[in-house]
Amino acid sequence: MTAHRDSSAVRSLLRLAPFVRPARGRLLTGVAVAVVASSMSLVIPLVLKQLVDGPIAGRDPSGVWLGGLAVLVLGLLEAGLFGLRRMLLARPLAGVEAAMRSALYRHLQRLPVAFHDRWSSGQLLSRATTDLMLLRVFLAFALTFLVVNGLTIAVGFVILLTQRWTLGLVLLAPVVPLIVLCRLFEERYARASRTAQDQAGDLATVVEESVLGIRVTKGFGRHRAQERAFAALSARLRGTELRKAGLLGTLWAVIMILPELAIGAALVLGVQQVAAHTLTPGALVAFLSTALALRWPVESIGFLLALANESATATERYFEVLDAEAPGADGAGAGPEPVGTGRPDAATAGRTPGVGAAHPAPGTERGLRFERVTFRYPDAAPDAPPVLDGVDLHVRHGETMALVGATGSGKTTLTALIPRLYEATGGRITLDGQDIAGMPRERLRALVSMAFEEPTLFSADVGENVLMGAEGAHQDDLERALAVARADGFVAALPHGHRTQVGEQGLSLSGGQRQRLALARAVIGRPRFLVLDDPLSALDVHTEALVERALREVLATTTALVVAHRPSTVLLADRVALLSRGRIAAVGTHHQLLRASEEYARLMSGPLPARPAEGDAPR
Ligand SMILES: Nc1ncnc2c1ncn2[C@@H]1O[C@H](COP(=O)(O)OP(=O)(O)OP(=O)(O)O)[C@@H](O)[C@H]1O
Repeated sequence: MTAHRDSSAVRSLLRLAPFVRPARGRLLTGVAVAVVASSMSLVIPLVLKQLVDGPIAGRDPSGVWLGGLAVLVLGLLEAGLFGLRRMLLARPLAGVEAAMRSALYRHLQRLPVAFHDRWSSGQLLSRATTDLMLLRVFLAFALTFLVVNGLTIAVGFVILLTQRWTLGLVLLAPVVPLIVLCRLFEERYARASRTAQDQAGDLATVVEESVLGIRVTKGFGRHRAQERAFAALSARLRGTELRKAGLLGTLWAVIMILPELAIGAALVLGVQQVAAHTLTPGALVAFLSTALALRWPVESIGFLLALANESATATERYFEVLDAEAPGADGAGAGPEPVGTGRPDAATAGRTPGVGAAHPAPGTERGLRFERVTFRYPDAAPDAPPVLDGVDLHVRHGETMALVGATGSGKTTLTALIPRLYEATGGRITLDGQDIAGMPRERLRALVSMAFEEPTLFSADVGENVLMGAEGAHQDDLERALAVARADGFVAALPHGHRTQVGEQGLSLSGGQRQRLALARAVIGRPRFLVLDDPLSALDVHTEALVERALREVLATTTALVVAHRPSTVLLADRVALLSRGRIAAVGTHHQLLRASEEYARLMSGPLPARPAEGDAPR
């Protein structure tokens, strides 16, 4: 178990090599400089020996001064070299940390939504911050000193043994028990540090959730309960940290006591040898000075090992995220794939066999088409029925289709399959006849635009938030999109117009205002296909009517699928599809479905009266 842990810790740390490569020149120079600096501490005792046996024994003051000067120069050189090592390493290792952080962030952006469903944000946050900081400290400090101190100890013992092998052996006696102890310690410490780092991630999640959910917490007077939950997690982490400190304390105590005892024994033996004139006082001083110079390298091994272990854990945690890439899971982000030359294996894996044969009749391929699409969430219970179970739907070119269904029927899930936020587990989805599974990401993004039910704004200004909806959009596109979403009025009234900061660190906007900005973001690129998840839900009746009118203009130029809960939204559409039990149960005009489907009529018996004449009129 210990051997396995050792090798796996080393294997984990070796995975840092590609990131460290750009800094390896400086790192090696830094280690070399530290080795030279450290060897100064071993040369000083040799100078002391000459000093004691020469000028001091011979009562030669000028010789003492000279010796003293030599010791001073050596000391200054040691300090200067250690300073140089820091200067050499600081910049490139900060670069390594930054590169690792960027790689993690880039990867997080590309990982499929299913991954983010599974991982808590605190766990990701702690990997991107605490773990990477630990790794920088390891590379800058622990790695160098493990090498340097290991070398110093080896060279020091060679010097001790050549000076006086009998006394040297006395000092070597604690080595075997120390090695056994270090191995035992490593195993336990590694376990504790993994637990502590995971618990720190959980704690970060709680903090993040309570900051984001502060309104709910206050609104429901839950702050005491939140505090208790936080205190419990915090106490757990404290307990683990104390266990780590206890382990380190025990190791440190033994690592300090054993060599001290050995030095004491060597001193007694050495004094006896000096009294018996078999050893000169200078040789004893040199021997003991060398032994004392080795104290720090030996003592440091304990916490250097602890740091190395924590860093191995941090590396494991970092690569758990970086290695996470289900094949084709983010097909839309899985890199460039040729258009129209068939689907890559990864993207087609798990698809319903034989679906390819069921091609639509010629002439009906344009528009958005679902063919026997099935979907099951990766983390759903194995015996749970699939959310979508053979969806067949054709949104004709230029048509607006409303998607209606009971809450939890899978409407949002269905829309999320179009931009491939999730991969369909069976069947296929085509845009103008082209299977989205074989489409390069850029093309899919250019064709399809989305506005989600939860309008998310980033910490940026209003304009930037809208412009991120399309590559290369300009100022006039922004103005048009804001006008279409009927957002131009309230944006102009903001303190700095569309340059007003919004999002977490900016001005708070109302739900309806956010929804209109999300809509502007969806339409700014004039997409061929528009997918809107209940885009009018947060608007008051007056604004809803305004946005509706604007939406009609947009919808007239695209092929759209609009999730609708209310008759007013349904009336924007040419036809309506009813999603029920994982399938499209009925398709028709609003009026037809009201008559034909009891479920639809029930769903639509909302507060707003239907306006059949307008809803049924073909555009
Ligand atoms: N990330 C997820 N992992 C597992 N199951 C999920 C996930 N998201 C949704 N579900 C489940 O899938 C089903 C469909 O959810 P979906 O959000 O698509 O429904 P909906 O029709 O859009 O509902 P609503 O009208 O309330 O917005 C629900 O049973 C839901 O619990």
